[in-house]
Amino acid sequence: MSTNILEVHGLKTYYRTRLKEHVYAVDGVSFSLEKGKTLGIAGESGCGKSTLALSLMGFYFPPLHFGSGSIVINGTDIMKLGKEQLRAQVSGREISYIPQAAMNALNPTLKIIHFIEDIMKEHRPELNKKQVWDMAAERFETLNLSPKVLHSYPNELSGGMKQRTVIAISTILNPKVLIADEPTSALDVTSQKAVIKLLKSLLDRGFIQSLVFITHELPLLYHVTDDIIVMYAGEIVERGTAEQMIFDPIHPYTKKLMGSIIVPEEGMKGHKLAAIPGTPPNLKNVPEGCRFADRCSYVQETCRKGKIESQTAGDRIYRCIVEPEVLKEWYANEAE
Ligand SMILES: Nc1ncnc2c1ncn2[C@@H]1O[C@H](COP(=O)(O)OP(=O)(O)OP(=O)(O)O)[C@@H](O)[C@H]1O
Repeated sequence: MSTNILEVHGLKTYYRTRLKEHVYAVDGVSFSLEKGKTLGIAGESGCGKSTLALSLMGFYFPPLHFGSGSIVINGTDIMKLGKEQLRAQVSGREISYIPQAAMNALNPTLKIIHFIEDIMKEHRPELNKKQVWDMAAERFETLNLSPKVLHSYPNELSGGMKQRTVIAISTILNPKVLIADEPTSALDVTSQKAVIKLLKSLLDRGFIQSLVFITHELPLLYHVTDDIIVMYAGEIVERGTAEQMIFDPIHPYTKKLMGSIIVPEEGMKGHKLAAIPGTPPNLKNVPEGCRFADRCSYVQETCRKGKIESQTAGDRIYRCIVEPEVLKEWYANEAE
């Protein structure tokens, strides 16, 4: 039996702009996530990472539209559910999403406990106020967060504490999958570590079963996730283990993204990525052939012809017409 908690097949979603143009932000994405595993999603700004997260939640509100494909969470294809079923049974229970800058979106007039009360009113109406308060206090204590926080207003908390609180609130229903979108950006190094520790603790204690961590801070993924997916222009261009992706990339885009990271631990801390010359293509009108061709140092004439399909090499997936051995030879020659 499959131990996949999440299976995504051929997912296509797009934005329809006011001028009725389509932006193909997620364009045929397929991947799976096993129970107990953590997956990082990396890529430059605008590659479709956040749109993929919204799409996985079934958050299709204009201008975002579902095109085609399937999203199976714990055996259920959520695209076959009605909006009401999705909201009541899936969102927050099966899969939970912490958007970018969520901590700044907390209503400043509500104490933290009230956010939890609201969730419980909807999903666990059988619990009375005292039971909710006791349950919230126990959860916060277990996660090394002071239960006093529950009776604070968001603005009374530091940035790091606010972010950890948002994570604790978002996982109060023990969702099977947690998607955290840039959960550590805009935090100092100590707070980043505390957030990562909290995410690991949620996994270790079984409050969540799998984690999807979206970030452009690639060094972070090495410490947090088992596998990494790299997205470029709405497509997955490579998938491998964190170790493989960082130290032995196949796709020239991954290579460029990971290129500046040479050694783990000390050398990776605070490392800034060198910008890749050029910009990703316009997703309203993607070019034929490889979408990275215009920025690739190894581009061949054939790269610009026809659709570039995903290839497999052992347990890895990459989207490039050049053989991995050839690419690696080129990379090695370049390094000399
Ligand atoms: N509301 C919207 N309407 C139209 N296009 C949009 C909208 N939101 C995002 N897009 C476009 O969709 C594409 C993917 O954007 P998305 O935010 O998913 O990328 P990302 O990789 O998450 O980047 P970032 O880290 O900056 O959020 C981009 O071309 C972006 O301009």
